[in-house]
Amino acid sequence: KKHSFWESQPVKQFSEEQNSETVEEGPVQVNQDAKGVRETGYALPGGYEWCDCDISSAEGAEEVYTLLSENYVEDDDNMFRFNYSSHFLSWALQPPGFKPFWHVGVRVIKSKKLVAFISAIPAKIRVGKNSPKGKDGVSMVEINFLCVHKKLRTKRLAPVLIREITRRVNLFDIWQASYTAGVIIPTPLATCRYFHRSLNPKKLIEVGFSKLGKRMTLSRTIKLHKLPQKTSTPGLRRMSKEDAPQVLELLNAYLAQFDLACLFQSVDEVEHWFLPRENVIYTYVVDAGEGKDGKRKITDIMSFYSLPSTIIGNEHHKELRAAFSYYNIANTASLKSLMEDALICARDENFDVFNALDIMQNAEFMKDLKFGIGDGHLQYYLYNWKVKKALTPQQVGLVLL
Ligand SMILES: CCCCCCCCCCCCCC(=O)CSCCNC(=O)CCNC(=O)[C@H](O)C(C)(C)COP(=O)(O)OP(=O)(O)OC[C@H]1O[C@@H](n2cnc3c(N)ncnc32)[C@H](O)[C@@H]1OP(=O)(O)O
Ligand SMILES: CCOC(=O)c1cnc2ccc(OC)cc2c1SCCC#N
Repeated sequence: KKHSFWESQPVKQFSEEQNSETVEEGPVQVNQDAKGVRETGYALPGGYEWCDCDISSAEGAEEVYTLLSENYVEDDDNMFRFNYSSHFLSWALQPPGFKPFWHVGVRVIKSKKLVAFISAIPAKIRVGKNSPKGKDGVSMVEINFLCVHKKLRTKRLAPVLIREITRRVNLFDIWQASYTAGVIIPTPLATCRYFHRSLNPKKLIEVGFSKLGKRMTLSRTIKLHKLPQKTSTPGLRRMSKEDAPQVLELLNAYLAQFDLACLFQSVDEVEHWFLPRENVIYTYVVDAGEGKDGKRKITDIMSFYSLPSTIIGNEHHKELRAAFSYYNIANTASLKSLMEDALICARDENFDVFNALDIMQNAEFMKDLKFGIGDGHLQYYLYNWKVKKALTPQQVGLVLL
């Protein structure tokens, strides 16, 4: 079997036809019951043990940081390796409703060294704008940061980690998950592309990521990518706590148009996911001034997160500072001018590059704002949920970190 693990899982198989009217949208396995779930962890190879990683402590977050910093995702040319910061991991893994029981680690029993990790966080995900089942959102988990130490690869440890996190989630009567990956496994819900907007072309050229265009000098390339000194959207400012109720409303109204999106369920959730955190999440709102009720009127939102990467084996540059587009809603300004302001804010925060997927309405501004297409794809997946038809990137309204 080509995918011996994934062919055993409740996911749409490659062999199953697409777009058929007969495909019933919804769970692949039904009527499951938390009482029937294994109460003990899956067997690990001798000498290894399960642990719950305590991300709330500096040491615990640092331990996961180190494992990922040395062993997480690299691009196909091994030029970069994602280097999520420990503060970022602390943010990404501790939203309202998080469980340390879902921050699953594998340790060497003798040395206690952390050698593998996988995580789940709770989320209400809506699949299909009008699908009867998905309308109010399905209680799922988002799976992320699956990592096996380089020295323990290709020993089929990943399926054990995936079965274990599935078990731990099922114990809480949750039967669906969403996840993204660069690899193609049964069966992508949507296939998206990365786009990159250079903010520091000199560094990207020195690193070997970007090449000088034909008949282009370095100074010409720098000039071509130069951005205005100031942002242009009137009323643009950093988000503050008081804005959260309006941001909640803006988000859920905006995301209703997409066939895959999360439902933000509380002001607490919006405060967690959007209030600015240095070197982690940057969120700006357009404050259109005082309304009749004496309150600020928030009309637009723009946000990006910080995900640096180790530059592998370059003697001049150690780290790439990359900003990743998060959620952006343009009501007063055009999306293009709001995103040009995003580039300007990211430049002012000293990022080298601004990355965005071709999801939501992002394809509308890529050309004019001088984004280049990347060579990587990002596949979106659902676990134990079948859809009639795969989604186009424009129908995706979900950003996983
Ligand atoms: C109801 C709740 C449900 C919760 C669970 C939902 C599902 C969540 C699923 C997880 C979502 C994670 C999302 C996420 O974190 C974001 S994607 C980032 C994944 N992490 C990395 O790429 C880090 C660097 N690589 C590694 O650490 C290892 O190569 C990993 C651990 C990736 C695989 O370790 P390995 O030593 O290289 O390989 P074996 O142990 O020998 O295992 C080989 C099997 O693993 C399958 N595989 C490989 N990469 C995968 C990937 N990225 N997703 C899913 N499956 C993946 C592969 O197809 C094969 O199965 P097959 O034979 O059937 O083809
Ligand atoms: C300069 C543009 O490329 C990246 O920002 C970048 C950085 N680090 C990575 C680490 C692992 C990696 O593995 C797929 C890719 C990158 C990429 S390109 C795809 C992500 C985006 N945008």
